[in-house]
Amino acid sequence: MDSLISLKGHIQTFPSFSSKSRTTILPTLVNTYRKNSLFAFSLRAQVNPNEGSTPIATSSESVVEALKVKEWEVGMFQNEVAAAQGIRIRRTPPTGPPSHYEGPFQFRLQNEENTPRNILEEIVWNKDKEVAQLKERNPLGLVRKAVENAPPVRDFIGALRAANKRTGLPGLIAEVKKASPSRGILRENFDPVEIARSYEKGGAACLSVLTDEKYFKGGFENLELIRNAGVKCPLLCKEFIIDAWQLYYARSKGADAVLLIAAVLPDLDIEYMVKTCKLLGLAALVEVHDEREFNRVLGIEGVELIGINNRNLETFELDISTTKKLLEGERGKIIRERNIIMVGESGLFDPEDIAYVQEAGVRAVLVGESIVKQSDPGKGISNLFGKDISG
Ligand SMILES: O=C(O)c1ccccc1NCC(=O)[C@H](O)[C@H](O)COP(=O)(O)O
Repeated sequence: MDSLISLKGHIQTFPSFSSKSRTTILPTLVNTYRKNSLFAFSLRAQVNPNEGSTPIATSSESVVEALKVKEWEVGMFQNEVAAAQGIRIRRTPPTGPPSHYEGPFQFRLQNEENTPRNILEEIVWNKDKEVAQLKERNPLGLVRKAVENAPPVRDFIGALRAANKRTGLPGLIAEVKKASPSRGILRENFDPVEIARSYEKGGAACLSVLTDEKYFKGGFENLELIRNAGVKCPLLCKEFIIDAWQLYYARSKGADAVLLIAAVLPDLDIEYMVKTCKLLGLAALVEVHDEREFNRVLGIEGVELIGINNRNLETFELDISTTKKLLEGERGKIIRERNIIMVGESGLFDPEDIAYVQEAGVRAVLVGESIVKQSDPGKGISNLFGKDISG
């Protein structure tokens, strides 16, 4: 379903299609895509009628083979859709078709390498496998039930607005992060609850909790531990979201907000996920890094919170003038008209940095490294802002 939505977005934005071909070739593409998806779904149901739980053995190897082919085709369509929107990150590796495949992509893929082009792509490919395994163990029906029993959702955006009003400074989303691909281990002695309490005492409005294990040494247990310890700051689940199932999972673990990365997600996936977040009461922080991503996100209905990441997640390059550049001119005007809260993310170390991004137009900041490395992270907040903001 998500992928079908993406395909429709592809049709609206695919630059190489004339208006005539939009009405002829493209509907055919959609139908092929829909048929493939439905076929893959019905095959999956044959292989495993209780999709998401333990696979049921089948004698029909050909059904399994056909399923692999169809799922591979769907994956290829997803990459096509994303590329048409300028997204360089491929959702799945171009491993080439399964052995029984006969179709239009096989020639083009012959020379494509299947190693990730950069760290973000590697993370996404790894996440794809991880989510598939997690879904096997926790099918949506079970996760939905867990959502019903989750602790109540708190107002993430409201907390940022209130902090901004109270201090006259950007509301702080303080990040609970043990390590990162660009910086390695940030804090050896890592106690997530102790750090979260210290941040709260130091005046953080909200917290961001890394849940990715492989690249950030985080985990969903940190989110749960912090939530269950009675920390009042609303919590952002800092994850690489590629599947709507993850939204339910994050909420079931006590998250109040999630991150959606425009460098990874096509427009209609973002739109669909923003709507799903609203149903779940989650705030969606939609992250951009360049003008194209920002323009795409401004065209998506219902977005209330946008982060500008000063870090290029493909190269690790950090430049806080990214925030200023993106908020200049027409985009800044739109943001003010729509009352969207802008968040300056990454590479903020001192009061000058905070003043610089505030001047550029942000009303919130997301900060990890500079405060999590301090022996007292709460005091690190005072150093970051140049004054005590806990009052
Ligand atoms: O930080 C990384 O190395 C990184 C690599 C790949 C994907 C995401 C990555 N970081 C996520 C973030 O953007 C930061 O954790 C967050 O904005 C805080 O940044 P900082 O204050 O510079 O720790």
